[in-house]
Amino acid sequence: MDISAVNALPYEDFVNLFGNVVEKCPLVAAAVWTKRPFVSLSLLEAAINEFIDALPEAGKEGILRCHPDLAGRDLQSGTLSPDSREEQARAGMDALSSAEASRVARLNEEYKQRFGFPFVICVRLNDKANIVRELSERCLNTRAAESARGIEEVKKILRLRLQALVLPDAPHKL
Ligand SMILES: NC(=O)N[C@H]1NC(=O)NC1=O
Repeated sequence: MDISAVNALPYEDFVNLFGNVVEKCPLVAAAVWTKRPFVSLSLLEAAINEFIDALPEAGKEGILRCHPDLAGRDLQSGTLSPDSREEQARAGMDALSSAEASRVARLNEEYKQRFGFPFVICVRLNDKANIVRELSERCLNTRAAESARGIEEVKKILRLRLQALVLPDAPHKL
């Protein structure tokens, strides 16, 4: 799909296509549709990032709260978004040993208790060992640092999801 085809999409189709590049936040795609035409995919990505950056802190934390826990209840009950399911499976988060699963569940809870939003990391760019180490280390950060870090990870996730939608045959890189 080239950028002129993206620019020609009516907003309903645009939101259907890009509504989950930011997990469970179709509002973001609906908002940036008015910024068309985009000269390139990178400028569509930049418009999304700009929209996120302009949100107040509560809005940024709201975006983080729309993310499912890694290896959490949604994965077990099969209610993850297709994007998230594929990403979590690729990193092996759907095949943890019972010891790993209970460690991750404990750390996810500790993280949420401390910060009031879930741990978010771009799982496509990390392996399982990395994810668990980051989860345990990032529990020690401040809330402000973690909110900023979570949003950086959201931007990596959305970049890879955009590339997969618009350039499905190209190698995806950050
Ligand atoms: N909690 C969290 O990081 N979730 C995610 N990360 C990712 O790459 N896809 C997700 O759904």
